[in-house]
Amino acid sequence: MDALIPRPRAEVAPGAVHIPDWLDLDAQRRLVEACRGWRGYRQTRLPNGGVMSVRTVCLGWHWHPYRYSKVTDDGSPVLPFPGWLGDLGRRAVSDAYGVSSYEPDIALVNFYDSAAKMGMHQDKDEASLEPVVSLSLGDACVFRFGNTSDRGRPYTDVDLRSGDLFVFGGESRLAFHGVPKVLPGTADPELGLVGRLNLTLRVSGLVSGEEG
Ligand SMILES: O=C(O)CCC(=O)C(=O)O
Ligand SMILES: [Fe+2]
Repeated sequence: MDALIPRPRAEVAPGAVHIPDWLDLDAQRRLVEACRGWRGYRQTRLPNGGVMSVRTVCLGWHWHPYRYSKVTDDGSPVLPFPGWLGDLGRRAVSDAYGVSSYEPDIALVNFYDSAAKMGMHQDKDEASLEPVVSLSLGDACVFRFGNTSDRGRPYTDVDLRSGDLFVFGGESRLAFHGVPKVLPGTADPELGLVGRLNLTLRVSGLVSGEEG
């Protein structure tokens, strides 16, 4: 992994934009610190009996497969979605698409240890089709970005590294995607993070009290 070779920005599919090295090391450090401050990372149980290998904490709205609510599984209120994270999301969408009106109200923060993965899925529990903003920290991973019809090919494998931004909206908003593999030991030791963190910012399209 050669940090000295700049990686170009790429439109992986229509509306799916990868901007490498979007966050500098200081901004990554601050985001890792924020992630450490949010408590309650848990492995999510799926209705089919499976348990996700990532550990997740939610901000703004809690994701239960497959709906959002204002309370977590143990009945405690979901953590607030901070204003500064909304500002970061707006800057991301502005850099990806040149549009500055994005108002995210959900963050899913996922921690991956060296063995964790995420199967191919669509982010479709939001009532809004505003873009998803994804920020990666720590170990690199293979991020598989597919098509909108099924989990299979065609897909593109993207090397997501610490500080990278990936935004998917428009025609790609409901594309299947997943993380087949984390690349352990690839994080910059100066970041002080063992493993990988990913934050996805989303727009719920929900009004509190009306959730399902
Ligand atoms: O970890 C990633 O890069 C993707 C996470 C993801 O797809 C999700 O949280 O829905
Ligand atoms: Fe996703």
